[in-house]
Amino acid sequence: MSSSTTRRRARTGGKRPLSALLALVNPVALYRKRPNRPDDPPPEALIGKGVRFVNRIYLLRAIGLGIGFFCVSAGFVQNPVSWPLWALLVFHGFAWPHLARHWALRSKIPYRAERRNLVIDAGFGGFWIAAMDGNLVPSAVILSMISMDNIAAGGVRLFMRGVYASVAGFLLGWLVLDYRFMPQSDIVTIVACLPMLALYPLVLGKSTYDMSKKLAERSREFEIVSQIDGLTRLFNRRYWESLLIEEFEQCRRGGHGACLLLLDLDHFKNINDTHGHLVGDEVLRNFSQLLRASLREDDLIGRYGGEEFVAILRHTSAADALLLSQRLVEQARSKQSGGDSLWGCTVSAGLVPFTPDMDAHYVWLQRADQAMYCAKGKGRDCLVAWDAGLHRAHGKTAADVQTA
Ligand SMILES: Nc1nc2c(ncn2[C@@H]2O[C@H](COP(=O)(O)OP(=O)(O)OP(=O)(O)O)[C@@H](O)[C@H]2O)c(=O)[nH]1
Repeated sequence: MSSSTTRRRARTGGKRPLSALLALVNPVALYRKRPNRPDDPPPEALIGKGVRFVNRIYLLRAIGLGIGFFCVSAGFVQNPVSWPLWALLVFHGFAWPHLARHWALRSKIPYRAERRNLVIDAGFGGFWIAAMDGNLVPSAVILSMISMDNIAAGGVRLFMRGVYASVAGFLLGWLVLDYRFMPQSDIVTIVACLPMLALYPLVLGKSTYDMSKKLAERSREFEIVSQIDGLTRLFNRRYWESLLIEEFEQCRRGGHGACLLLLDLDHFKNINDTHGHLVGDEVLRNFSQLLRASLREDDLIGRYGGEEFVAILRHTSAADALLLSQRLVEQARSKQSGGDSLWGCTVSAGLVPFTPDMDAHYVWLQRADQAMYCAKGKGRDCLVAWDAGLHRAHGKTAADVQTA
């Protein structure tokens, strides 16, 4: 199957384009409950969903039907109707929006109930067109408002359901109301439709804009949550690794130099065991704060695992990185009292400058790991800078820097 066919099928929920089109024009398929897909949420997760949607539509419906009342009234004045129709129009214009909201909010799944209400709106629209004997201007205004609402709230599927509901409403009106086709609109009717034409698209447009703004904010929040470690507010491992890959590629293309620093808190388990996990968490937060304060904004700091931290020191030479990392190990050692205390924890660190002989980003990480474990082997609380000797001897004859 070609990639464009696969993309098209993905858009149409796995159906062939023709069957997707047929499903949209087939009223039975439109109104039948869609079979569950494997990635659908479980039914109980939908309970109570859509309250904000209901409230948004309530406002639109109250304004739209309130103004629409005058539009249809003008049609009724032009082609007079009996009082029960007037009563129904008053009910629909001023009582139905509140009833519809109440009904939707009391349903198990308010979102679904509101979509049903929108279809009922479309049915009413078709009925009013028949009741006005097809008076052209208000009929066109009603149809276009219903279409706008339904496509904005539920896409093509809801729009098509609305079309069928409008046709059904029209046929019902035709059958029960002695329908005569009288499409001419007089000037009073046209003027009465102007507020609807001018105001309603503005209200709907503003509401859609507000919603898309909220969605953009939400998606930004989700993006942040997927990148940040909840406890330390540093980059989480998955996201940090993607940054490492980018940095590695840039260094390989000869963009700039960078160093990788891996830091591990020493005997951190003892903190948890002696003082409890809350103090352990505080130590992790305090150490993250120290990293943030000591490194530059440009550096990419992440929490790699439980008490393991990583930093990509960007645009930094090996000599500068060495000085900076030494200072960090010393700072950690000195923070043993006060509000930002590490509660007796020291740090073992491994430092690896980028070198072009590395085949992949994980080689960089492996070397940092080797250097850090070499620091642990040397008694902890120190920094080891990786070199080829360290690789050969697995940490026994390293050209290391011990700051303890
Ligand atoms: N409080 C707290 N503890 C954590 C968290 N993540 C991991 N840990 C703990 O960190 C401890 C790490 O223990 P080890 O891997 O033995 O390391 P260590 O005690 O620092 O020993 P060395 O690294 O050899 O110096 C484990 O007890 C984990 O349960 C966390 O988010 N909060």
